[in-house]
Amino acid sequence: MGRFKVAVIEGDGIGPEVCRAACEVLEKTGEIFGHEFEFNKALAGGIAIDETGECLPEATVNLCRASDSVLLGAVGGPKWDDFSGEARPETALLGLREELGLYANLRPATIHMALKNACPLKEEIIGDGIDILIVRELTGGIYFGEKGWKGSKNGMKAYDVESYSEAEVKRIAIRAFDSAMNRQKRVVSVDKANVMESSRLWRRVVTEVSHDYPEVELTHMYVDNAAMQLIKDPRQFDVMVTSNIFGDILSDEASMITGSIGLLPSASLGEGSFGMYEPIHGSAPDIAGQNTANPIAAILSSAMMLRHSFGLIEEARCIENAVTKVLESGYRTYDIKDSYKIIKSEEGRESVNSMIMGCKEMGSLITNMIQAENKVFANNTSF
Ligand SMILES: NC(=O)C1=CN([C@@H]2O[C@H](COP(=O)(O)OP(=O)(O)OC[C@H]3O[C@@H](n4cnc5c(N)ncnc54)[C@H](O)[C@@H]3O)[C@@H](O)[C@H]2O)C=CC1
Ligand SMILES: CC(C)CC(=O)C(=O)O
Ligand SMILES: [Mg+2]
Repeated sequence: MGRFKVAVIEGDGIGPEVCRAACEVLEKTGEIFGHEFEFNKALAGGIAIDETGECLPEATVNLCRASDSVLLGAVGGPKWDDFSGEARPETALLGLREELGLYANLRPATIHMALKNACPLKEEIIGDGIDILIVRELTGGIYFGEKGWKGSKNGMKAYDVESYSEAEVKRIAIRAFDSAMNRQKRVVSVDKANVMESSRLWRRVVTEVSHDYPEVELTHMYVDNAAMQLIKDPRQFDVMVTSNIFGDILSDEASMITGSIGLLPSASLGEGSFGMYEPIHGSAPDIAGQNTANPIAAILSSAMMLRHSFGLIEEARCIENAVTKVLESGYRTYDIKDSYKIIKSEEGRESVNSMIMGCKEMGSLITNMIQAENKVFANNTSF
């Protein structure tokens, strides 16, 4: 029996919808396994600008610090697109990651075999599935480098500086090699060392760290090639470790191999057990408020929270198994609807629509599956 304080930052767009589904799932899991989750909401992003005038109020950072973990939906949207860099909703997210020391972002891209048809790649490329862990550096690089605008003889010039220190690269490389030790023991370090000095330092430090992990095979790959190889042969990858911007881009690409960006969770971690858990997608303004978002990325992020922050492995698996079971049963959200084979009756009627769920309904299905699976477990153990 554990008591855990979870700060919930729903944010903007579909953030509130997917967070609600994840909280429902966490609550049910807690009820079954005897844990209590205390959810406390905080503002960040566009909604915080609207309500407080600041994208990241101090009260939000304080609440996160006083919590055991954070669940974050997404921030940003067209309403705030004309704001200056410092004032934008996205700055809140970068600020939270930095303030909370969350330098390691784990983004697992695993294909659910029930969704094979949602993958745009040929069946023979997917084979018996892909299982990639992208380890993205999260508090350094170009997103945090010097930036600005200045006059030049060719008009205004804007710049963003990519820089990495040895210490920053070392700690993320250690995280990647540690992860690989529990997986297939293969690390691909992705950089642009043929062009960028920061990547040359990156490559040197990752190579040095690899000497402490003789069982792990290390290869280096340029990011342009990595983007291509992900499509050509995603099964070659086990752990990919890379910089903030490259990891951001490659993980969106990897998500589509699994069928949709609405499926990929992430854990943002620092040194201790504290973490912030966020789907990799954004606020999806094009579908916000329509109850059509896929909540699975947020729900699987809550499973990562149980595993990484609270050490609740069985509970995390329970959520992951429920997601798999619901997908195997044929239920889909709109983004993955094409992955369900349309069944035609003899009269030619198609029955696929009945299986397409809204965000809320998908969350409830997964919650109910957790309940149902637990009953089966309880019945089995009583024999
Ligand atoms: N972690 C965060 O808070 C992030 C915030 N953003 C912000 O979000 C806003 C929109 O950015 P976009 O580039 O459009 O990226 P996005 O990830 O929000 O959306 C890209 C596409 O994927 C779809 N999509 C995303 N999540 C989905 C889900 N759960 N279910 C079904 N479909 C989903 C959207 O409908 C859209 O067509 C921007 O303001 C951006 O800065 C973007 C990425 C991450
Ligand atoms: C504000 C952005 C860096 C958010 C994003 O795209 C991400 O973390 O994936
Ligand atoms: Mg991104």
